[in-house]
Amino acid sequence: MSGFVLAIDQGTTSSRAIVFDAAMRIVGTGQKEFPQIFPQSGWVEHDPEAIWDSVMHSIHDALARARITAADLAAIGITNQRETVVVWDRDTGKAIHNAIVWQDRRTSAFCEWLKRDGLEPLFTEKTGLLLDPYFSGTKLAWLLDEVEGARAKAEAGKLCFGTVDSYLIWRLTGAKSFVTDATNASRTLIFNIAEHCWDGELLSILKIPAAMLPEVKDCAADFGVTDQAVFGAAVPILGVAGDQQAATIGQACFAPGMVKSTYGTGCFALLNTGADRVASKSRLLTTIAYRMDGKTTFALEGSIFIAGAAVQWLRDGLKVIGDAAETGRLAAMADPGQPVYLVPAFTGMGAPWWDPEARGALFGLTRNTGPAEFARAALEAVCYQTRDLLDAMHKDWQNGEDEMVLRVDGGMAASDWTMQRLADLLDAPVDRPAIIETTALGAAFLAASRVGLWPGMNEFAQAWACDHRFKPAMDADIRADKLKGWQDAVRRTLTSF
Ligand SMILES: Nc1ncnc2c1ncn2[C@@H]1O[C@H](COP(=O)(O)OP(=O)(O)O)[C@@H](O)[C@H]1O
Ligand SMILES: O=P(O)(O)OC[C@H](O)CO
Repeated sequence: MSGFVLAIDQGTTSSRAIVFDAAMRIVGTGQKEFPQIFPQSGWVEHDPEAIWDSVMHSIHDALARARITAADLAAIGITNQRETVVVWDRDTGKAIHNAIVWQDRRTSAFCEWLKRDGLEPLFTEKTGLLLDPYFSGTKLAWLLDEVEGARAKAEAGKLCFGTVDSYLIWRLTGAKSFVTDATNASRTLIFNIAEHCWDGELLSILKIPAAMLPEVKDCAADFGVTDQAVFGAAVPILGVAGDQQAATIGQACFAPGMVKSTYGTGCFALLNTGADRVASKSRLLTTIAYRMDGKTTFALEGSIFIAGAAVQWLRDGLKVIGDAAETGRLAAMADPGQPVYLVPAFTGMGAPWWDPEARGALFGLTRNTGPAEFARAALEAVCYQTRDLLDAMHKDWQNGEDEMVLRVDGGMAASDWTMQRLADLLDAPVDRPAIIETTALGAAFLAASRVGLWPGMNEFAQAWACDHRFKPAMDADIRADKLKGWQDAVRRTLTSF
């Protein structure tokens, strides 16, 4: 058997492809950004063709750098930005509209209307989610309402709905496989995570025809085989998970109580709760961490919409930095006597606040405030928000006396300053792994272990290696002061203040 596995990581701002060898080493990578489309304030779209092109481009580069061809691949794993909605024509394969991205807020009023009808508890009980425009269901309903003829075609079984994984698999397999995995399904607002099926009652509330939904599989399963004409070889797709769940797997957070946080465009913390479907009292999400061999492992999730995106705003919006890594150097030089807070609610506030109408705010500016204080405020905002999530997790789920250790990854985890400040503000250790590409690693693990190229979960977990442990070193009084200042800033930013 050929000894390579390909992970496709289709993210919000770029697509990546990574080739791993049989020893779990990265031997080739490719990455391609694609345009973000902002048709109106609060709307975010992607062109599905641009997503597809960026994926194929990345795969081509990764294979070339690994000096192999598609025929050398034993299996493919796919991981993807979650919740983003694509609807395409079953006969032509053409999308009927741009993809509506997870960040898009266009269904905010519809969600409010559903809430006013008292429907949130029903959605939460069945899906573990909340009525927020973040999730796929209301975006799909919007497309069926707004694209001419869409609902009739969907009812006639002529349209397919998918998250990005389904769309890519459909195209990679030459329209032979219409599937998704349990983790992606669990983000749609129409999938019943207790009964493990699309939920008829929720579908009828949102007027979504069941005929347009993909089959839901375990994360390690047979998702189809790539089409020779499209891909250059027939390779089985054997692993699929939403990107945050794939990072949970890549971080080997397999035991209940283990928690990871990924710092990319946004930040997503997942706490493994094992077979327990914990209902949050703190407005966290109950979601599927992974499903293997017919058994679901659940997680509590805290989702923050803006993390690295605040650094991008400093670079591209304010233009006070030239590149992301400068923020750490600047933050280290910031005046400790000037407490400046940035609440980065650029697209509303996620967990645990869920305020889609809130907008970003800066507090504590003086004549002496400069780029260094802005940089520190942007990086600290990510740490404070993580603290809010972990505090909420502690309220929802007790893990005996065990000390909590946070495993981190994503682009921002490269910043030593941020990770040290995170440990300081959490008052808990923060572990950064040796392989920082944990999302792709998780997808590769699902596919490679299924094809027998890599070991199973236990050995994989033992192979997880720490690159650096950041230990808390901040004085307790200073921490308490800073946290108080943050809570005050958040209160003043929320629309209910
Ligand atoms: N050294 C750094 N310090 C702070 N932020 C960083 C650093 N390196 C990257 N970032 C931020 O991390 C994000 C990129 O992370 P990545 O995991 O690639 O995101 P995504 O998958 O969401 O596109 C960007 O928003 C960037 O601003
Ligand atoms: O593409 P990322 O890494 O920003 O992740 C996006 C999340 O999956 C949204 O829920």
